[in-house]
Amino acid sequence: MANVIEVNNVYKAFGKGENMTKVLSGASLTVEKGEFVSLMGASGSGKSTLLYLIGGLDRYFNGNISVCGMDIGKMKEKDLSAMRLDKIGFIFQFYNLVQNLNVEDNILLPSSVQGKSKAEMEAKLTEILRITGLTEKRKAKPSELSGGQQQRVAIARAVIGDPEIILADEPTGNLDSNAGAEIMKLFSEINKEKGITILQVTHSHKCAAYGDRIVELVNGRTDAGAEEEAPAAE
Ligand SMILES: Nc1ncnc2c1ncn2[C@@H]1O[C@H](COP(=O)(O)OP(=O)(O)OP(=O)(O)O)[C@@H](O)[C@H]1O
Repeated sequence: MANVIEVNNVYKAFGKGENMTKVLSGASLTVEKGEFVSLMGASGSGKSTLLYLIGGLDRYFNGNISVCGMDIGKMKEKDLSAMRLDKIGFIFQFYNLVQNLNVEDNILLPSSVQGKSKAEMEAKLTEILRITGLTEKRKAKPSELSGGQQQRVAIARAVIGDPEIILADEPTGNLDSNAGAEIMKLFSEINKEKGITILQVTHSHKCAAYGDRIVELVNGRTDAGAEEEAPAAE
């Protein structure tokens, strides 16, 4: 199956000289189309950093990252933004909803950026409201929703543009375990039914287990990267 994410020997540091923090030191990761992968590791191990590099939100790194066959280190900012809008849905811990817009307008925000009208998106919106269980709440404001419902709005917003990949940074980090489990079930459904590849960062082993496999970041490297470099056994 085709790889939609290929991270090869990536190095990333913040700061300079004495203040330099080396975060990634030869990280490698491959995610196939349709996979649901959980990225784990200690606090500060560089999980979010790696996710943001893959999403093209930070362009300063050494090594190679290719997303949907595109070498993102070589792309111009304009093409990178177009790729983000077209291919990637981002989900964050704190939902990042626009407070004065209702549920449906929040969900339609990326498509309105792409110049698509509400009428054009109506069928898709109805489908995504049904999948995320938000049909009854379509006119509600974020402040009228529970944390789990707000995260479902963020998921609907990420999915309505039919992305190839969802990149989620601690999507359940702000939720209790029941709401977290609901979000993970929704991820599984979206992954299976829509074939969207998912890479999620999580601290929770329970949430990680919803994925097909777990990749661990240790000492700036993924376990997959560490294996590649391991000396051959006698
Ligand atoms: N913009 C930045 N400037 C300087 N240092 C940064 C920046 N972003 C992250 N770091 C540092 O890089 C390291 C990795 O941070 P990152 O957020 O990727 O870790 P994480 O594994 O996602 O952690 P957590 O699980 O606590 O969210 C940390 O030491 C952090 O302080």
